Amino acid sequence: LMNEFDKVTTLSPLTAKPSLSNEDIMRYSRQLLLPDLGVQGQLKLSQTSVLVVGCGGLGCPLAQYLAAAGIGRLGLLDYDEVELSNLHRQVLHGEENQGQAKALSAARSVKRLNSGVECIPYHLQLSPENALQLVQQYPQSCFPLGNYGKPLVSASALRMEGQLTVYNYHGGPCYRCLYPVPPPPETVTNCSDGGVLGVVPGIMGCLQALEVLKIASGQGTACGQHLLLFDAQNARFRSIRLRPKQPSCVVCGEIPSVTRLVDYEAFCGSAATDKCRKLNLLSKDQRITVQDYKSIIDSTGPHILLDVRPLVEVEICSLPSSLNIPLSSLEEKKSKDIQLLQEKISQVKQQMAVYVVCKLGNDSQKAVQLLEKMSGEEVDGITVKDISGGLMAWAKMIDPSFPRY
Ligand SMILES: Nc1ncnc2c1ncn2[C@@H]1O[C@H](COP(=O)(O)OP(=O)(O)OP(=O)(O)O)[C@@H](O)[C@H]1O
Ligand SMILES: [Zn+2]
Repeated sequence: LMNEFDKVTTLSPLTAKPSLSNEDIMRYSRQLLLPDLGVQGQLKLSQTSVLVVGCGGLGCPLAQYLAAAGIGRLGLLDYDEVELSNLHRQVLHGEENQGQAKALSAARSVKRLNSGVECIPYHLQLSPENALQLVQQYPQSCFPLGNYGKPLVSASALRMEGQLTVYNYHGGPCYRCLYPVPPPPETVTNCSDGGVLGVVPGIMGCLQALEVLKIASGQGTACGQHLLLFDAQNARFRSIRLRPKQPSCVVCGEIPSVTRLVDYEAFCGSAATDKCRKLNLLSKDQRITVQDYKSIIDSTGPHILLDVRPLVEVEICSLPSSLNIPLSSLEEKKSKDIQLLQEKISQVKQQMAVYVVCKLGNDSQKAVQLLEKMSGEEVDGITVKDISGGLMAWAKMIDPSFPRY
């Protein structure tokens, strides 16, 4: 392992192996027997360097299978540290690695599997400043950077669905050909919001490894202009044809206008390190702190605690005597839920205070706005306030025994 794993250093070119050693022959014997791979394919793998961007749910199985198959050099990049909630899907890390840099933890794990693979951990965030220098050193890179003449094997997984595409492969489209404009940042969901069954990114990461191994060993890929969709719920795969390389593409087209790297975070309006975007939708007098709420409980002031999280989250944990109406029901104005709220309000008529809570304090603000718009009709004349920072702030500041997730 390199010591300076928080820097991009210049790597010496991989030395080409003239032949396989007896140990190599034994270790790789089961794949050497494949006519599609063979000795020539194996030697090509040993001369290939791959940069894996993100040592998370996809990157872990990807790096694991590339290392096992005998890839020559593996760059492992991640700015983050291992957390307990990562372990169900980020299978290169163990309990004892909590708090350690993921890049380093992954590299150690990969080394244990195959000491013949040169592993280079990078504990840093991929950015326009370092990306080009990094990518230039790796023929196969797994992230979207337009057309740098290198195939990009890209995958994603969320909830019970996965996707995979290969960009920049043999005249196929680049990332920008297919996605000329980024999606609005608020429409992007991550695993900590949407949830994911660990094996789904596991499967997608393995598929990425498969495509990388086929490309590296000279067999090529059939995913160059195709999007592979995995429906984990129904155990089905589908492949859809994508549009070809666009002559008008700003990156790889006939007259490219993007000639240097774009600040992707500015372009997309959200940062890679944003684990949760903190919304600020309300005025100061529409919000209370968790400490304020604690004193309200202690003084046994009559009020309603409205928890607007989805039911699955309420089942994980909740504060006693909270009323659960998910934000989605409020948005759809589901009449039976609103009725329930009205009934509750009529019970505490003398002090119609409703405190709204969610996990982190974003959805609760949206709910306060919604309820205020509603008052005058369904929920007349009540005070609605948001509990800032939500239940995770409650767990942190007030009750350390409250579960965090
Ligand atoms: N620009 C970047 N540079 C370096 N690493 C990145 C970058 N963007 C994402 N990552 C890393 O990629 C990995 C993605 O993993 P995965 O999708 O499983 O986790 P996640 O959705 O970020 O997880 P959670 O929110 O549950 O912690 C993470 O470890 C993250 O730190
Ligand atoms: Zn393009």
